[in-house]
Amino acid sequence: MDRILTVEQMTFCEHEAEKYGVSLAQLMDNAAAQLAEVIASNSSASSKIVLLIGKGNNGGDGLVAANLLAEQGLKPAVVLCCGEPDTDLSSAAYARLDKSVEVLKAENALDFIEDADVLVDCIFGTGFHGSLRENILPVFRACKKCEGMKIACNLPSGVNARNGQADKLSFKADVTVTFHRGKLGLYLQPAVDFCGEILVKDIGIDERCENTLYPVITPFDVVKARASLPFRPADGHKGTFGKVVSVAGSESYIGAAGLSAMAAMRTGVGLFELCTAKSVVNSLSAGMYECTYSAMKTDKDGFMVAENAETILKKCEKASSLLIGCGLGHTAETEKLVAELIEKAEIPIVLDADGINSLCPNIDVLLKKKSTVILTPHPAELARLCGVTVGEVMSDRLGFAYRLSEKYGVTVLAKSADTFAVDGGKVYLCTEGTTALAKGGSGDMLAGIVSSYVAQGFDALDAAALGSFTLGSTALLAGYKRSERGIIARDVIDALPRFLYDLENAD
Ligand SMILES: NC(=O)C1=CN([C@@H]2O[C@H](COP(=O)(O)OP(=O)(O)OC[C@H]3O[C@@H](n4cnc5c(N)ncnc54)[C@H](O)[C@@H]3O)[C@@H](O)[C@H]2O)[C@@H](O)CC1
Ligand SMILES: [K+]
Repeated sequence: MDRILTVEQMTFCEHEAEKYGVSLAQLMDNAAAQLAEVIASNSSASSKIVLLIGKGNNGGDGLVAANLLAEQGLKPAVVLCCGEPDTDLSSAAYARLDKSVEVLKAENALDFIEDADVLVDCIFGTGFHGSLRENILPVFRACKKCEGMKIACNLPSGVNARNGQADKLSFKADVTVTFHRGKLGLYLQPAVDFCGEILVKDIGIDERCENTLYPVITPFDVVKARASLPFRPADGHKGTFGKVVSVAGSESYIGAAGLSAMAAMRTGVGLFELCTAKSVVNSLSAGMYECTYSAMKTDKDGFMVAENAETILKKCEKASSLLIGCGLGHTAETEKLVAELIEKAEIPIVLDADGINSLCPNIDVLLKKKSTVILTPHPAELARLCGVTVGEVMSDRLGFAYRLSEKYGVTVLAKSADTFAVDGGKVYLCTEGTTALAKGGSGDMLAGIVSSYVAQGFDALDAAALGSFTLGSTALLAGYKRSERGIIARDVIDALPRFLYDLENAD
């Protein structure tokens, strides 16, 4: 799929389009023409077409579309849902509304809305923020009862195109006709569930309007995933496919070290060495034979201490990626250990979980790094890294990840139900996933997979994006005809070779 734009980027393009000879009024006419075409193709002469109109330019699109439908001999009616249109363009469109178009006020039109054959939502567009207010809820309840075809103009009302947040009563579209480019929020949870099929329609904005816009956001799909898989030479040996050194695990968190190791080994890396507490070595080595182990010095509670740094750095000389953090624990000593490893390691580093938490108090050490660093924060960790609340992060997850990436020159894999892989100006959106992954152990698997890909020579952004794609797609595969409730991390790890087979052999 093509590039996706943030709302700010889209607004910039709309204004920039004037430089290429297309006015805002012309853009509205073009948007309305595209919308009318979709409405007409879902209507017959007898269809009861109802366009719900808000005050802003989204309503303007609907009013112009109503005229075009009337010109074609169809019988659209418009319902004013927020009073009379009040922007320059929407009030001009209202003044031009064809006399044959019936105009109703929302308070008198609830049954009328419910009975529509084709219901078109032009209430709110990109200007929507906050939540649906009490006075307009009856309209949305009537929409919910309507059994006709539901079409959203640009985006379903109630959905926030900036961040994907959505009111529970948002318009639930069968089709969303969006203009020029997909808007970021439409592809994020929970908004994506309200969009139905998303049709992206040209409205005459020249692509050169996007030349200066960063970041460039594109969905990471199977085509990109396949293209980023490196060639695996038939005469390759274990050294050819890289080595991960993992600094993970503690007496309190044993499984995390094992899950990340298994996920890494199941995604192609040649060698995996686990540097961990002696008690973790003893527990895991009884069942996980495929990797090597190094027992590290620990404090009295079983957490690794900073003086291990020298040993680990020595091991890094013969490795191709360093994974830090899964089950590491967070103490003053792990803070020192993480800082020293970041400052001195000369191989790419993947920092996850308590590796991230241990980094936060000394985050500026990232400015002294010698190698590539990939951070894999969930929203709470991203909030800690940025020094803000989780709520602030959720209102603009991409923005925070992007600024973090820019400030420290790191790759950020901002994971959640949908995940952003961010490397400065380039962003991949990864949406594969299932609630089977909403469980302990998923982050450990993801970090292990990313470290494996990095060790095999992928560049940081590809490793991060493909890591997320791999985990999400494999969890879907593991859950085939099985409940997401019952899938656990080991099921996903077991399904990794099958996923990779499918990817390697995809058309
Ligand atoms: N600007 C342009 O050049 C173009 C804009 N177009 C359309 O214009 C839309 C954007 O237009 P606007 O910026 O006028 O925004 P909207 O049409 O989304 O209207 C926002 C209106 O709703 C109000 N509002 C926002 N949140 C609310 C809430 N929670 N409860 C109640 N009222 C709320 C705002 O105060 C404002 O009056 C796009 O989505 C697109 O459909 C298209 O015509 C193409 C060209
Ligand atoms: K809308």
